[in-house]
Amino acid sequence: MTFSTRINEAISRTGSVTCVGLDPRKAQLPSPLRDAVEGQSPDAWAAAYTQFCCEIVDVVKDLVPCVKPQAAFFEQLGPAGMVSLGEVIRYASEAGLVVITDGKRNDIGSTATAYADAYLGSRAGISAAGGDPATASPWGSDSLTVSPYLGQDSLEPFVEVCDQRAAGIFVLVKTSNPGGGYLQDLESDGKTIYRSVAELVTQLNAGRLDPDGYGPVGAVVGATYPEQLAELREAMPHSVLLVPGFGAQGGAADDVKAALDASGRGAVINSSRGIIFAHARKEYADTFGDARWQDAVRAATEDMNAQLGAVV
Ligand SMILES: O=c1ccn([C@@H]2O[C@H](COP(=O)(O)O)[C@@H](O)[C@H]2O)c(=O)[nH]1
Repeated sequence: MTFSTRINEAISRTGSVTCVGLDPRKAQLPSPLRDAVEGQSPDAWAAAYTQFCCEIVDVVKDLVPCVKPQAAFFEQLGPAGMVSLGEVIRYASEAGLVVITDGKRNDIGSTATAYADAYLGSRAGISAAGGDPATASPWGSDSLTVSPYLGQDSLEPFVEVCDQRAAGIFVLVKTSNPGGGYLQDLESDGKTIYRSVAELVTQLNAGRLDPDGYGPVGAVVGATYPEQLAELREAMPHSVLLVPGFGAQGGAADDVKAALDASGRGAVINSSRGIIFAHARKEYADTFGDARWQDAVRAATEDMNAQLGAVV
């Protein structure tokens, strides 16, 4: 089954478009986990990150279609962190969640192929699951975020690996940060750069559409720019959209409504801090606090599902 079909089916199965971002941060881990490793080695912190993220997976696996591990927080711990990232991806995948690794990778074409080989597709062949080691992915992600700024020839190797391994990519089109417009909003040949990137995304999906009309090349568009989100939904009708910026960055349900297609699919809305550190949010802290952080994660996920459900 192709990546786009898998993610849209997962949305239908869970009745949710929420993507839970797995962004472990030392200072914000719930105290039972943090206190146990404070002052210890990166290996100890990596074990805490693995436990934290895997417990989140246990809590949300029936509530949402996908999770998005943020590679940066794992890389921050060095090699032990990257082992943890691999364990978290595998655990989430085995729990039935679609995994979007947020690595924002890319390079010249030949090097881009190495990134694609590393991150995209099934682990079968490396794990006990059988398969061909030559086409297995050590990280085993369903999809990866990638930068478009090296041009079309840097994206094509990712798309080829997507074809071979039924994987997907999310190209950065209009990011959620306040400074993203510095380059993305510039105009060239009478159109914005983000619009040109959107056209390239649509071009890359040509000839690769699933029965619902979606292709393997998705796009990142921030919840913090609702007008551009509506414009880009129209400009990229064949792309699953990954929409970060909900919650902690200010995006709300009304802002992201335009990302979804007529069947309420075709996009996932990410929240990381707002869900995984819900134990510290005032709405949940009194009821759950650090001791019941898993219940806070569940409550925040259900609340986000309800908020999005009300506008879909
Ligand atoms: O445009 C972008 C692209 C990626 N991100 C990433 O999404 C999450 C958002 O985390 P919150 O805690 O919900 O703000 C994080 O991993 C970012 O690196 C983004 O925010 N915007």
